Amino acid sequence: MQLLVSVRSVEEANLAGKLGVDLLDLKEPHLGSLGATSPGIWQAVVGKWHTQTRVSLALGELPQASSIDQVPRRTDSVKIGLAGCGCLPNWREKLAALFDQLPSGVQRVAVHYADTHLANSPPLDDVMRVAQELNCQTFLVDTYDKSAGDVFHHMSITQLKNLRSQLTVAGLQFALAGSLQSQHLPAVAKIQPDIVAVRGVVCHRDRTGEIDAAMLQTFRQQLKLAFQLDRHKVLSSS
Ligand SMILES: O=C[C@H](O)COP(=O)(O)O
Repeated sequence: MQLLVSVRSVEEANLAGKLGVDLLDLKEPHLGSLGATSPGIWQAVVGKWHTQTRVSLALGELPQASSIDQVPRRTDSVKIGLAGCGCLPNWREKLAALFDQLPSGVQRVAVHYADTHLANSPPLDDVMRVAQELNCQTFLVDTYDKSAGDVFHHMSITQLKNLRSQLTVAGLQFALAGSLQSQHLPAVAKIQPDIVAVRGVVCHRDRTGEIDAAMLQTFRQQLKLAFQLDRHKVLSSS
């Protein structure tokens, strides 16, 4: 299990990078769930951190995404949201065209919004099919409207566990996000995503606030412990 932390600036990237998170995810929380930061920030953070940790970029929502030509070569992966694509007949082609413009070696992340109805995004099965057709390496489940409840408000543990199994069969990594808090960790450990992705829980006030080093360290320890406890339970019941 890896920990991804969304950062909005060079300063936040330096803080989270020094604390040794597995993935730095560049994202501007004031611009929505997958709001893009500026290409200048991409260059600075990828340039500084790509040898020590993986750096992913959020590029906004597909109907508006544009600045893909400035994605740095050493970027680990990019994600493009599908809000507004529920009634867009050619979203698969648009997404494919953008992915095809990425520098070689940059991985593709498919995004499913758990609050599909609020995002007006395509249904899970369609995103799953397209993720495989477009050779995505990772499948992210996140929430679009951060004011409308966490991921468990929209999908059950059983649904997420089933998705885990489907993704394993499809050979896709599973990244789970959506206002995850410490109290969700036993459920998260049951689901066993490959990547646990957060921002709000490690920020002062809410996800638009500043990342706090102590909150980040505490959450990382709690996450590790939750996965250890779950493993222990599984072993002792077998
Ligand atoms: O990719 C991860 C998201 O930025 C998670 O943010 P959140 O924990 O505030 O929902």
